[in-house]
Amino acid sequence: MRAGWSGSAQKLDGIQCAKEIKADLAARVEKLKAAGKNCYLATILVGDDPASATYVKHKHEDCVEIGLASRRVDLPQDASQDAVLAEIAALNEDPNCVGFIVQLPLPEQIDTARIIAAIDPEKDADGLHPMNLGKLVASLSGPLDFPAPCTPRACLELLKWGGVPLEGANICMVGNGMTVGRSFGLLASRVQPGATVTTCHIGTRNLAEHTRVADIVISAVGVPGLITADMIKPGAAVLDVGISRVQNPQTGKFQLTGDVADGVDEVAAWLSPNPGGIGPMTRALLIVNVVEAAERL
Ligand SMILES: Nc1nc(=O)c2c([nH]1)NC[C@@H]1CN(c3ccc(C(=O)N[C@@H](CCC(=O)O)C(=O)O)cc3)C=[N+]21
Repeated sequence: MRAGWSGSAQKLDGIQCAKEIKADLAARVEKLKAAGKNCYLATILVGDDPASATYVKHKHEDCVEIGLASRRVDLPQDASQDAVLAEIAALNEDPNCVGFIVQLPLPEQIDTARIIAAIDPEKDADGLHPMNLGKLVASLSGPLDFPAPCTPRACLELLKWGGVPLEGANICMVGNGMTVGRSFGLLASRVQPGATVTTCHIGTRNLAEHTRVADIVISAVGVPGLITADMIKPGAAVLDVGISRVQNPQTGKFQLTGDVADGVDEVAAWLSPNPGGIGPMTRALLIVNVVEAAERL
């Protein structure tokens, strides 16, 4: 997605919305501290993938901004599964650690599902533990009293913040991955009864047939240019969630890009850019999960 757009779509500015969420979190962290709760967020990073290292660095910067203590655990690329499980066990045991994440993807010698399952569900800042995903299936309404997946939460918060009507909306989720697509519908149906969510994926026969009738299209695939203007109903809201790194032909530099092609800004009424949209929101919701966990203690 180009940095600015010529079309009429209103920008769903994830940086601004995240800033407001973080201001609220700072006040809540202040209260936790006043109550004598000495809590921190931890990250476990295995290996030296530059993108993962950047994400983790941003997460700790967010914590500094909010006034929440944080701790980094960095393990080498060839770390064994037992070494990662030992770090998880230590964080599970530490009463001051109120939430943590294991940055994904993990090196191939490590079984991701086993790692996620080893996290104490109450400290699962990503909301991806099978217990929490199970609670998401089982709980139909009311306030969330368990951690829920950050990026789906981020999508709903950004839509609400931008004033996009959700009541009765047709939402087309493009992508069926663990972190976004699979659970979005569950979260959406729970907090917004009345929205109809269709989840499309690699096996969907005619993707445009589904996107074209949607009031809200969320693309979380990681294929640059997948969503083109002709696939969008005029006046729809579009969230660009997928992340790819592409080389700029002019400069040779690698840059981040989403799934949404140029020109969608001329058809959509709302558009979240990428970067600058769901990425910063996901980080903010990660800390929401952690602060909520601390408040429950
Ligand atoms: N356990 C785990 N939890 C995650 O939540 C998780 C993960 N693993 N692995 C990778 C994905 C991806 N993800 C992003 C978060 C923020 C930005 C973000 O803030 N992006 C900025 C740009 C950042 C930059 O310039 O590099 C933006 O969109 O404006 C992007 C991507 C979280 N993930």
